[in-house]
Amino acid sequence: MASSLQPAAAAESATPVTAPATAVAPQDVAPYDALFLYSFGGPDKPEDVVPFLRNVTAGKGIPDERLEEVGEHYYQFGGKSPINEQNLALKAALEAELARRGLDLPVVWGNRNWAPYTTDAIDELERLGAKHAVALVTSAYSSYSGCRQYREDLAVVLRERGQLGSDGSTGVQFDKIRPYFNHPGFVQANIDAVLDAYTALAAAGGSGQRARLVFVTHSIPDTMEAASGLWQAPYSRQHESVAALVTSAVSERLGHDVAWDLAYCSRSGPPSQPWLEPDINDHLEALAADGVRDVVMSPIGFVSDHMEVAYDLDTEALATAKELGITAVRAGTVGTREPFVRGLVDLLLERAALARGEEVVEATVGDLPAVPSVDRPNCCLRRHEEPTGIPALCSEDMYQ
Ligand SMILES: CC1=C(CCC(=O)O)c2cc3nc(cc4[nH]c(cc5[nH]c(cc1n2)c(C)c5CCC(=O)O)c(CCC(=O)O)c4C)C(CCC(=O)O)=C3C
Ligand SMILES: [Fe+2]
Repeated sequence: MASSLQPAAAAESATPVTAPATAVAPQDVAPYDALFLYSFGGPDKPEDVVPFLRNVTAGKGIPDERLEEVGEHYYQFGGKSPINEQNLALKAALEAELARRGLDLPVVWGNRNWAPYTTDAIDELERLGAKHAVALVTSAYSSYSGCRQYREDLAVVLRERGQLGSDGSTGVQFDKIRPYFNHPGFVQANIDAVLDAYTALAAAGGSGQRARLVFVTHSIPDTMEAASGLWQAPYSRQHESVAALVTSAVSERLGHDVAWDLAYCSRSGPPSQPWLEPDINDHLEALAADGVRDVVMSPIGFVSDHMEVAYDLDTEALATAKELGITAVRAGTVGTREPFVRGLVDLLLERAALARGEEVVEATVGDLPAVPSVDRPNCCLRRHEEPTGIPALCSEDMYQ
């Protein structure tokens, strides 16, 4: 088990992180006339914190104590999440990459939980005269929180605007880029970030090159895990696939087998409800008990250093490591790293070719196939086998 204290077996051979040779890179954005960068959102100032948390948690049964605690995380950072600036940086990087390739496509940014909201983004798409946008969500894996909730929120907002027809939409039409955890660009950017972290640890002295590699992602309830990735492999398994690829490339570069684990952060919900484990703090404790002294934490579950990273990992988990006498370094997220941004534009072109009905070899690395761009009905529900009747765009059931 990847999450046990036993080092996971290194992958048989290092898979080269490049697109398959047969993949012909299409260079056409048609039928799309806009790229919709769709994210979570976060507060910009202290007065935003409580209204933001209300938006995030509406109807989700998160205990009040947890909300107060999470509010404190934001106040410790001046009431401002780094996420909005990070999304603006990603938007600028995407615009630069599109321009570099001579692709003419406006990028519009919007969030589920804070301004600019979904409806603001649709207003802007309409102002630009967009008819068919492709959505890129800032989440690499399948799950309700990282996939379906974006598609539901988009459908609900379109319905509120009187623009949701039986074919999905009567206003701007939306497609979505597939979850990209196993795209070569995302994996390569994570490999680069982890290698940088090993270099930083070695510079700090000690036995850094031998550090344990601990991958971290957002915990989700077991029922959400069971409903995720129905096409082939659930949320946790998708992370294990990325972890094995990153570990294999890092082991090859360092010249020895690196041991890895997968741990989880940012659990919420009542204690009675099972969520994915082990928690990163508990896991560090177990590692310390096992004699581990050096750790590289790689947050493969997140695409930027937003609050879950800044607080749950950099503040809390690094403090836990210090108390335990572990020297720990947190690797960067993919952020605006070049292989990641280039990969996102490749994914956009791949999605456009699919929308045009062309034969496409989807670029993937590792042991899992590409997630379908049009989701299966009821995929990534909030709770396994509990359809809510809320429509979700970009799934087969919307187009029946
Ligand atoms: C899988 C996943 C991702 C990764 C994929 C992705 O990146 O999308 C993610 C990202 C994020 N989560 C974020 C913030 C929050 N998530 C919460 C609550 C929850 N997250 C969940 C899951 C995920 N969340 C779940 C199952 C809940 C319980 C409620 C529910 O069942 O939906 C809460 C409520 C309080 C709390 O419970 O912690 C907050 C404030 C921010 C913004 C950070 C910033 O402001 O910089 C980001 C990027
Ligand atoms: Fe979250």
